Amino acid sequence: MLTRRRHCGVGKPNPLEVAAQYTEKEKDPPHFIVKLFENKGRGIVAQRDISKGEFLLEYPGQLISAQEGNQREEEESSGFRFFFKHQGQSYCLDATDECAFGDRLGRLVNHGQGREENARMKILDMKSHPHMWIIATKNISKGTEVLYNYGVRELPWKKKHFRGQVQREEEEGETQVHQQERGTLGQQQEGEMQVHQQEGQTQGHEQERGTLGHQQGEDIHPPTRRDRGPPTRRDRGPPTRTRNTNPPTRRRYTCPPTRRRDRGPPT
Ligand SMILES: C[S@@+](CC[C@H](N)C(=O)[O-])C[C@H]1O[C@@H](n2cnc3c(N)ncnc32)[C@H](O)[C@@H]1O
Repeated sequence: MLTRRRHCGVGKPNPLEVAAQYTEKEKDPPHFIVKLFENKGRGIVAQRDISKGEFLLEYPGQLISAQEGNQREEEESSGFRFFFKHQGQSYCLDATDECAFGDRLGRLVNHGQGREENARMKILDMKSHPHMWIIATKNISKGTEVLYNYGVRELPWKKKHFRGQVQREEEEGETQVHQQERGTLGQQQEGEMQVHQQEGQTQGHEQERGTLGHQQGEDIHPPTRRDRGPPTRRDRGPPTRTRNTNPPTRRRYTCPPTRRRDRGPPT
């Protein structure tokens, strides 16, 4: 339960407070849909105009140590593991499990860079655990795909043979990846990042670098064998716009006995 309401301008709720409420309920805001894109599978599209600084979606997942995340990547690369450092600890948010996280849209946001990038990941502490929230870095028009920079140096889908593409776009200089900048929620949010809760605290932090599919470190790691892996079935995604779009045959992970989402500290 939030004890204090803070607003960012007239009529604008504090995005971090909004994010905390959705996180608490483990739900997404309603104004996003899944769309299938050629060459990149499913992606997330805004269904209404969004203002810079708004909370968009939470990147869900099982919070584990980066070491555990790397072990899982070695066993099977999934494209749904987000590695990041926070307060001196290395973590991985593993959103691979479709059964547990398939209805959360934050895991389906695709990579964008340069001008197309319109969101960023932000690490927030809530009840002593870091959460990854996707925040708009510019105004996003209705119908636009939400994109944030994954922060990886080499993008596997740009590689030769990935998805049967013969041409390696990287060689044409199209894969320069900008590292995620440290940032805030946008100028209107500066100084208003703290949201108090009765049972814990939600504290905004300047973003630390995080990467999807790589372990994050002080320097972004060079590509590993798993980066060159072939596309998974999930990468192609089903041709529907509905949530939870994977048909049973596409699931590579069987449901655990319970669907409890493990938000415990890293093992
Ligand atoms: C977190 S998932 C995003 C959702 C994914 N598109 C899907 O259909 O499940 C990350 C994967 O999406 C694909 N992807 C993300 N951004 C992409 C881009 N800009 N171009 C091509 N593929 C992309 C890659 O296969 C990547 O491993």
